Amino acid sequence: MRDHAVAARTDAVGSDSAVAALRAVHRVASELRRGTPVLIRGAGGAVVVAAAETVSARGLGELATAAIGPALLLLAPVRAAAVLQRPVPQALAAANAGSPPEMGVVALRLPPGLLDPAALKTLADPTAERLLPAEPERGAAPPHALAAIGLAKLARLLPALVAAPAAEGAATRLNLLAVDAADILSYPTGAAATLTRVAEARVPLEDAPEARIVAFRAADGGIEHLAILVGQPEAALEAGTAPLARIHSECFTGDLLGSLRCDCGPQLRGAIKRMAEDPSGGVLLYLAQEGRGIGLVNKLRAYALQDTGLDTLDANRALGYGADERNFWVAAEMLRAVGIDRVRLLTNNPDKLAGLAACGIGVEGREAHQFEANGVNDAYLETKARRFGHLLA
Ligand SMILES: Nc1nc2c(ncn2[C@@H]2O[C@H](COP(=O)(O)OP(=O)(O)OP(=O)(O)O)[C@@H](O)[C@H]2O)c(=O)[nH]1
Ligand SMILES: [Zn+2]
Repeated sequence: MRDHAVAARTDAVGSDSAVAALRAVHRVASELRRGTPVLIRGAGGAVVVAAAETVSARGLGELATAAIGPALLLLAPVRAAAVLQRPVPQALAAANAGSPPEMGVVALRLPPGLLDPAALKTLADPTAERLLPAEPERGAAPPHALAAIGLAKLARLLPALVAAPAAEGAATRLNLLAVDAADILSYPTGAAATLTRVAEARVPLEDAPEARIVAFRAADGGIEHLAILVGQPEAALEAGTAPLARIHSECFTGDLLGSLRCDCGPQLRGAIKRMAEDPSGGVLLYLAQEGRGIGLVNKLRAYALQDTGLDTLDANRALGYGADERNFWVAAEMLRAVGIDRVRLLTNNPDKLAGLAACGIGVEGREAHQFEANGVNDAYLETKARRFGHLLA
């Protein structure tokens, strides 16, 4: 009986191998955060990598022991151009066909003097006080370079890694964790597919007395996402009206502290209020995708760069990230799980409309979700309209 329950549960969250793949990726991401090297394997061989931001002298020693070739520094093209102090021709950046240029990777040869934790941090971080005077040469990208950059992003670290070719056996010999490159690349959709409801409760809110919070967890062991149901959106849908929906990415500074740098606080409270006033109610998805998916620490770095004159989009790129690193699978899966497959979306962002529709949710309308500039976020809002194509009311 007990075995049967366990089997049913495994079925519900995905096959054993899919869950094992998610856990493997989550584990190696944690290793990178701790400064420990990991092995990425797949067609073309194996590569041992460590995050430039966190790697310790001990980690570099382990990497050197596992390596069977010279160490390279992997950087996103925009960061590589800054380090080299000249543009990086697109042909040298190994990106997937059709992907935007900031999604590629450039490999730089590392002279022995730069194989040191402090030097690597400086090379990785555009907010560091100075660039190193030495100008590294470019090398050929090792196998799985894009997957390595993707892994650093999943770990919410600067996408900059030391990498060296390695024998697969090195992982066992040196007690390093290993992961398949393909599992890193399929992680975002794989994790979304395993989301399950883990807790729910009625939580009356100041602006919405009739509200419920449903928590969702993926099988990787990562942070939970929340759905806030206001009123009875499921009943409205059954009666034929698509309820309001808002995809809100977590913003610690704006949502909790009332930061004036963005418009997230007013958008969060405003969406809940709007849903409470609507006869069909609504659902707000509160997603653990801080900083458009780059994480809080990198968002603070992006803010520091914005204080030197970059806008919100170029600051992300200077860090080696894309302008917006989010995907909409999580949102679509959560909506389906609460029984809502058609919505009227509160947003100004055309990518959210297209992204949600591409994930199979019927987007039956858009309602503008704009709030007055506050004197601090004016340039931020202007950039969203000009460079992200935000729709105005
Ligand atoms: N990287 C980065 N993230 C930011 C910055 N300012 C705000 N954010 C994040 O942006 C996310 C909020 O974006 P959304 O509210 O979804 O806004 P949007 O994509 O403009 O779309 P709509 O508000 O729906 O029109 C939150 O995760 C914030 O933490 C910034 O300057 N840099
Ligand atoms: Zn914000």
